[in-house]
Amino acid sequence: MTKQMVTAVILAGGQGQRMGGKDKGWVEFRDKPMISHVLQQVKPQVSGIIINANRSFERYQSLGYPVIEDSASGFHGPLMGMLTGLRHASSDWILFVPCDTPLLPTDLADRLYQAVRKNNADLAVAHDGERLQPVIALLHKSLLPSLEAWLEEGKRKIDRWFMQHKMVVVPFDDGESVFMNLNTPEELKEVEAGYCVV
Ligand SMILES: Nc1nc2c(ncn2[C@@H]2O[C@H](COP(=O)(O)OP(=O)(O)OP(=O)(O)O)[C@@H](O)[C@H]2O)c(=O)[nH]1
Ligand SMILES: [Mg+2]
Repeated sequence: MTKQMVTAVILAGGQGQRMGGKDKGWVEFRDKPMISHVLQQVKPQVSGIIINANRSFERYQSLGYPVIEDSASGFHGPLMGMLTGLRHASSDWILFVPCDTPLLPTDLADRLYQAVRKNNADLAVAHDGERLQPVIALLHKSLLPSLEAWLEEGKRKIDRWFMQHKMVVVPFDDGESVFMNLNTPEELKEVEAGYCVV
């Protein structure tokens, strides 16, 4: 039921500065690009997938999904990726996930969707028990005009924009690792080393 109503937009449009400027979607984790891990986790949960990127277009296109570039150039942050996703997706609900979280839960869309329905909310945001994960969120398409206005005013703070709407925070007690976010070569090395030992 949930699946038919949700499109996933994978946010891969960042600069990856902490990763030495690398395109994080293509950085390998456990012998596979991180974008492939994200696709593997998310694909069974949704009816469609869109990749939001600002470089490596052909490479992303080779994965077989539409690739969309930020509506405005200049790396305005993840909200610009969300705006772009909301403009392109045709479903009522859009699930946003980053390209650098390879272990996402397989019931992510379902749990966020149940939460918006139950609370009559316009958006649901994941929480890992310690902190909000603002780029892991389910947004209703009707939020587009508000986000357009917000960005036009030059505002960029994601949680501030969320707070203006009917938002539900969804706790995931699956352990921290489901939202494990790899931002630096050191983090990647540490996790890979741990994985080898196990
Ligand atoms: N579309 C889009 N996505 C972005 C932008 N900036 C960050 N993101 C995405 O937002 C998510 C969280 O961002 P970070 O993990 O900080 O990624 P990043 O900005 O590439 O990395 P740093 O440059 O090291 O901060 C990732 O999925 C990024 O791809 C942007 O300007 N446009
Ligand atoms: Mg990150």
